[in-house]
Amino acid sequence: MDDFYGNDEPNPEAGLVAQSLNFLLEAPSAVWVTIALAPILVIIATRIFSGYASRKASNYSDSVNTVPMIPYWIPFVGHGWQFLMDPVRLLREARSQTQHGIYALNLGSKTYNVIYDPAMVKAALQQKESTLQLTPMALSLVVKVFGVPKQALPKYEAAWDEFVALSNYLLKEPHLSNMLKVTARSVENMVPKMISFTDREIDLQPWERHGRANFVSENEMEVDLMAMLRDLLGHAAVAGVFGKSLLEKYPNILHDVYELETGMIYFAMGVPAWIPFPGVVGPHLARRRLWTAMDEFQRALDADFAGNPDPMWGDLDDVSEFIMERHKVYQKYNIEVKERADLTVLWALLINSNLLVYWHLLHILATPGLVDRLRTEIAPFTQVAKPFSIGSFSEAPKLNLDHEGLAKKCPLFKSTYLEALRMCDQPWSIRTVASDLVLSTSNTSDTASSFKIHKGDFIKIPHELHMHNPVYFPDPSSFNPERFLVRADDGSLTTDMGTIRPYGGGASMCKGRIFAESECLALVAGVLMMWEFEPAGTTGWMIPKLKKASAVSLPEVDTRVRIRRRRFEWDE
Ligand code: HEM
Repeated sequence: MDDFYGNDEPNPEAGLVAQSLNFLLEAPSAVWVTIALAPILVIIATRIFSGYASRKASNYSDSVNTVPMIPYWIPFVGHGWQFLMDPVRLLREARSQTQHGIYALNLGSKTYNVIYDPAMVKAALQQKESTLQLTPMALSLVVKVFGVPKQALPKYEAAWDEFVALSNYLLKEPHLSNMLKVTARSVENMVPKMISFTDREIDLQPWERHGRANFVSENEMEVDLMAMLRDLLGHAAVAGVFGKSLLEKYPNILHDVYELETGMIYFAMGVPAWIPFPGVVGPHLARRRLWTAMDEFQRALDADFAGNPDPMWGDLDDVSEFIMERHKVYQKYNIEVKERADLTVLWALLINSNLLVYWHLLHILATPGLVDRLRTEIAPFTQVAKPFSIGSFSEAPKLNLDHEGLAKKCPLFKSTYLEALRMCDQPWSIRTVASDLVLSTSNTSDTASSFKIHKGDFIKIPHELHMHNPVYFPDPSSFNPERFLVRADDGSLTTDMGTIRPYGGGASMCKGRIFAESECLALVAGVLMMWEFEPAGTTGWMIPKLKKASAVSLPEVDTRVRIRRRRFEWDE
């Protein structure tokens, strides 16, 4: 072909490509067969080799053993694809291939030692940060998932201890009670009016709209239970921690957090927005919107701190001390607005508790006779007062919650909360191995062994493997309301969490666990006392399958329910 631009120099690269193509086209069929078979041979060889290594490691002795690697087929990728598709299934199937409480997975050529033996879990969670590190993993997630610029990391490393100390505000008085009081007051205000009984879409409240509410009659509405409860608690919790203005100005942030959550695994793997894989773009767009909202919020706080409050944000006096103190640390270390990480707090606040209230209430409703037993137990701490009325017009009844009483004096209710966590929460604790260590199974077990874990590997503790283990929890797939009830020394009933770890463990154990328990109990108690539920379909109560999320699972399918206001003595 003529060179249009008059460059007649031969192109050596084009020559090479042409020669290679010619070689292939003219190659004898044996070469083609070899090329076609090569990947299959590599896959078979990988499986045989990894299977051999696994069998060798399974010949346990009294001395220190190698952690058995579950055999895999594809080099480098290892179990990565199965992990991406269905991590919980992979972890459970792998457990059924081993009996020693530990096994290894190859995820993208990194070794993850998965531990489920309770003694080894305990020992791993007690290790010092210098042996099993949490901070590098946490900082990497802050960058990859929440989008803090990498260049801000030195500032975070300098301020890290102060941020960690501040997260104790979520556990310590008076800060904890101050946040809980605001959250509980919001629950008291919202729950009695949570259903509008209207057929006008425009008059629906945000949680009804999110729950695709349908008008049935003047006394009955149909709604998606998970979507409605998730939003209700979201409104209350954001008000308690970030104040009211954030949600008023950015009413969509709850949904953006839920959407961000669906892309966690892609963010953690660094999958960019333009990759045409389902479920990648949406979370990226949601994260962008969240950055805008949270940056604006930070600017408003800056203005407030400077004594020059932004009138568009109104009064920020209701922002919790926890957020205000974090803000002081941002300012102290010159962490710019775009580098701040309060999105991590918003995410942690919303992502688990808001789903747990759905599972908790659904299991209560689906267990025959339990609603009445619980209403009797919680009544002294969940009072409903006669509404103010003039003629035929009457306000919603008044709800008064004693969140401390609910948490401390209602053992059956608390036991059902723990059982809902055991069944629907799938939390993981992950650490980087900073120096070689040996972990041992319980020495009371018949198969006691010790295993060497190597520097540079990872440790993953999927707590749900233990929480669903029939040896510790008989009939683990059934909701047993009394599972966590025990008798105290004085004969009274109380609860004991036993060996479940729904909030993870060790240094990174959830700092919001007390806050979460109180807000969840308050919401479920309020809803149980104010409303009657029945399943919308004809098949009765169905418990959906769990869909893996960060900790508390999503349901695979919606739960449509019919809701009516309960009748009280003043209605007769
Ligand atoms: C039922 C509700 C909740 C569950 C099941 C839950 C579960 C968890 C889990 C599994 C972890 C990681 C633990 C580990 O790495 O071992 C965690 C960490 C954390 N959670 Fe929660 N969480 C809940 C509610 C909350 C709430 C309401 C907040 C409030 C903001 C919160 C704040 C945190 C924080 C700050 C951490 C990081 C702790 C650290 O690394 O020091 N959580 N949570």
